Amino acid sequence: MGHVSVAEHRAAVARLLGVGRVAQVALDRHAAGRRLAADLVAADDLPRFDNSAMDGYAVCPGSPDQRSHPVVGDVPAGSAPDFVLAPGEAARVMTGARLPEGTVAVVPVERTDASPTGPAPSRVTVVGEVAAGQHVRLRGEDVTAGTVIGTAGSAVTPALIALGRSAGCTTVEVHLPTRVAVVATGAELAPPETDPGAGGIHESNSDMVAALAAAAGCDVRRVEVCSDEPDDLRRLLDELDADPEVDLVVTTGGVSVGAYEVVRQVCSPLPTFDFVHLAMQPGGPQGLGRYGSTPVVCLPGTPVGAFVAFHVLVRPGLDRRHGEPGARPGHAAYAGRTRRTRAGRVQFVTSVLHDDGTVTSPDARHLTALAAANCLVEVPEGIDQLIDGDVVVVHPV
Ligand SMILES: Nc1nc2c(c(=O)[nH]1)N[C@H]1C(S)=C(S)[C@@H](COP(=O)(O)OP(=O)(O)OC[C@H]3O[C@@H](n4cnc5c(N)ncnc54)[C@H](O)[C@@H]3O)O[C@H]1N2
Ligand code: MOO
Repeated sequence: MGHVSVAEHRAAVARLLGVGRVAQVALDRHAAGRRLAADLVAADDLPRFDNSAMDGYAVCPGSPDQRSHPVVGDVPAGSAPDFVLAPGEAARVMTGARLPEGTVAVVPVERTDASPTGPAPSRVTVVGEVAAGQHVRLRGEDVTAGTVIGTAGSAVTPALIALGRSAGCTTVEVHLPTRVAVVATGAELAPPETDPGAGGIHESNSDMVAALAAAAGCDVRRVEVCSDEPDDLRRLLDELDADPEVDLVVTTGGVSVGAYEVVRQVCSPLPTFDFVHLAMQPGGPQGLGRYGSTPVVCLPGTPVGAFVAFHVLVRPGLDRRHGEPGARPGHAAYAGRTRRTRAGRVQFVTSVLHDDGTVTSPDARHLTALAAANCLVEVPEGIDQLIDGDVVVVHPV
């Protein structure tokens, strides 16, 4: 067991997780939330052609004060005009319709004597001034083909889907989700709908960690509850290591110094594993290594400890593996009331960040506090008291 800082262990987890797979996928709703593994380049001009921003009339005035025009064509959206506007002429156009060559401006139908509905009239009279270029969307004014519209590392957002698709892109190269198996260990764990008996407890870590992994962009493939029998855990880990569709195993429980610490018993003899007690609370006892070729991160069994450890130690490595370019910064807030903390270890206190920028922390060891929390307050190692109004760093959860 070595003396390892939170930052060192977080970096070790990130190294273990390494770089994930990338693939070319359809640019559609299923790509949302992934990060680009390569720049996204516009395939087409946007707009693709000069078009109308209004339902109205494309005009090509013969003289600046011309008001009345013969209507030489009618262009609904989706059609391509097969005529050219000569000076003096007009054509009826709908919003988004391709403008005939020769168009100088578009006049909204409300600014003419024409009816908005029914067949196009043979002549149209314009009311008021017409400025050259008004209500014309020019080809490529938004983006031109060949322009980078999303840089590697940025997220595929709903807006990027709109931009990319509008610019003719059909696929994107993205980082793929890490395929995760979660294994909760402990003889006392009763899965849902089973009787915990006199000494057992309702099992909760497996689905909590699975949900945390899913929220981090992972594809959760297996969720298992395993006994404290070393052979059971070995059998399960052998199976997961043999599965080419499992990139990472996250275990909970069995890592401290008791007599039945199954994860430690099975994994610590392997030369690829390291078990440490970080100067961090909660979530101090940690392990990591490779079982066969599969990365395994071992979190402590206490649900609050496992939650905090996932956020503080595992999530950053997953974010990096999924292509996020930098670490997420913490935010500054004000401690809401005086509170004693434990010097000598970094504390991550499950807390509530309020609209006024203050944070409060109910009894942070309890799951009710975790369920109410929207952030973790990071209290550095040397601090044993937070005074009302102290500036603290908070990490949203
Ligand atoms: N003598 C020492 N004892 C302990 C130390 C220590 O340094 N010396 N460290 C404590 C700390 S801190 C933690 S955290 C825990 C970590 O223990 P384990 O990872 O071995 O976890 P377990 O013993 O299996 O369980 C701890 C606790 O959490 C409950 N638990 C476990 N798994 C689940 C689950 N899947 N769902 C719900 N609840 C779960 C379990 O019943 C225990 O109450 O060790 C301390 N002890
Ligand atoms: O590190 Mo443990 O999670 O504080 O109880």
